[in-house]
Amino acid sequence: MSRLVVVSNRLADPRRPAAGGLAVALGEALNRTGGLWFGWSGNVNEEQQPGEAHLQTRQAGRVTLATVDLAPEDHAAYYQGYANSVLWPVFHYRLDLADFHGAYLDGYRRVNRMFAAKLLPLLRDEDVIWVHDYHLIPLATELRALGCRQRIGFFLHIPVPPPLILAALPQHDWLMRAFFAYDLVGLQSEADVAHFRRYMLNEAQAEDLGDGRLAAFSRETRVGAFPIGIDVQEFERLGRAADAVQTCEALRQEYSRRKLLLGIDRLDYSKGIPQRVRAFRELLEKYPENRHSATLIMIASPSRDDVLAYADLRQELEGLCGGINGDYGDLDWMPLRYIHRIVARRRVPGLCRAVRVGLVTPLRDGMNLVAKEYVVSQDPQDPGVLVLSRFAGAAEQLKDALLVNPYDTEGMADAIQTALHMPLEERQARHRALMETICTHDIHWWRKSFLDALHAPAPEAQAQPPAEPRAALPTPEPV
Ligand SMILES: O=P(O)(O)OC[C@H]1O[C@H](O[C@H]2O[C@H](CO)[C@@H](O)[C@H](O)[C@H]2O)[C@H](O)[C@@H](O)[C@@H]1O
Ligand SMILES: O=c1ccn([C@@H]2O[C@H](COP(=O)(O)OP(=O)(O)O)[C@@H](O)[C@H]2O)c(=O)[nH]1
Repeated sequence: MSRLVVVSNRLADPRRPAAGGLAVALGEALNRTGGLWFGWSGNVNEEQQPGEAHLQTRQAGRVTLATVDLAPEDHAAYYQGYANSVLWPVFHYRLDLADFHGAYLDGYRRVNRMFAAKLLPLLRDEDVIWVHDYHLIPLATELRALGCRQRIGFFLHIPVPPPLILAALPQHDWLMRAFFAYDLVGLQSEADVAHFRRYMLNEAQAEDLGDGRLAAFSRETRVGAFPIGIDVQEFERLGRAADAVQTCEALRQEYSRRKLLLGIDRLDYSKGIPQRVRAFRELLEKYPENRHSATLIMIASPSRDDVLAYADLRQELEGLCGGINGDYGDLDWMPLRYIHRIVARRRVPGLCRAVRVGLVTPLRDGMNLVAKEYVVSQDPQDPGVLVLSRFAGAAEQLKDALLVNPYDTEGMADAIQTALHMPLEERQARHRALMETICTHDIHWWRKSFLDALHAPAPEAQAQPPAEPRAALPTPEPV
């Protein structure tokens, strides 16, 4: 039987809860199959030179964790730089926030090459390799250049923007060509697949072989939508445990006279947090009956603090929250509770269950697991309502949520008002329909459907030669 090798920038001990959707999801997926999980340890090692690292391995149940620290220069250029100041904003449609700095790309290539060199000696012939996310797009190219012939799949957790936005990326042809070193490319939604295909056909002159297969650069790859899910049973179990129950009861007691609304996000400009606060302000203005009765709890957990756009966002948000509390708050009621800390995962289900309205309103999001967690946390007899941005990947699946446009402040205020006053029967019906989708397309379905597709042989006529060791991609011109 083949062994599963997962590679991602962020990883966590799969037996322990972690914040951040990717680490949570991969931990849960690997818990089931066992295997090897390779990635960054999360540590920046002052002693280390750029492009160098020492491999550390340890066992976590059935999963072997193999990690490397990053040198400070690599952390700055690869993680904070190319990954989070170039690829993250561009793939979230925010060209205005991208910082196209030449040294970032050098660091990105250097770390991908180092990952490949450290991973290769750990691989066995029968392994199947599954690489995750935008930090590691060129990893398969680097592995193939070192002689790796195993099947390699790639899953992108963030959205794919339309071709003309991608084409604004100075090295877009170099980056997008790297996808062809994979046997399968998984994306979160059909919209992402459509953008990816259009880019490859129009900008890379790829040939469409049908059935999701594309040919270019003398190779073939397959692309498909594999929307990521959550581990429903595990999350329900977490919801029944003491921490979650206590969290829920404490909140209900403290706010017994209020209707609660909740947002839980990393403090990221893609999550539409200021737009949400403005919509809540509009709700209080347009529907004054909610004053003294509605309270919005906003968890905005720290994320990527050293990237400038994130620091700017924090300042903007704190101004907005202070403004709304100053203008509308009273001695016995504050409209908004803003918390800039990570909430322990074991408390998330209790928090979600205590509130009447879950606000998941990103401007763009690959999927958004909080949307699914909110639904699963609800009491089916008296469920809360999910207000969901149509621009989250999750919206393609969760059509029974109240879908909103986060740029439309008044429209969002109206939807929140509808959610706050939705009759029980409608809440129950929507919750039932959402649960069905979430349970059918859970984390295990996601893992299995991706890996089944990766294992499926290419049709005979189109079968590509086993990946020969090849030269790595030409180094792109510095910008
Ligand atoms: O690792 P960080 O820089 O701390 O960021 C946390 C993760 O954020 C992103 O998550 C994405 O993956 C989720 C699961 O598929 C998805 O629901 C969400 O929409 C995405 O934003 C990022 O893509 C991960 O690599 C990060 O680890
Ligand atoms: O303070 C927090 C904030 C988030 N999360 C978890 O982190 C994940 C966030 O994943 P999502 O896909 O919503 O967004 P991402 O942060 O990965 O972009 C979810 O499982 C949340 O429950 C958490 O445990 N504590």
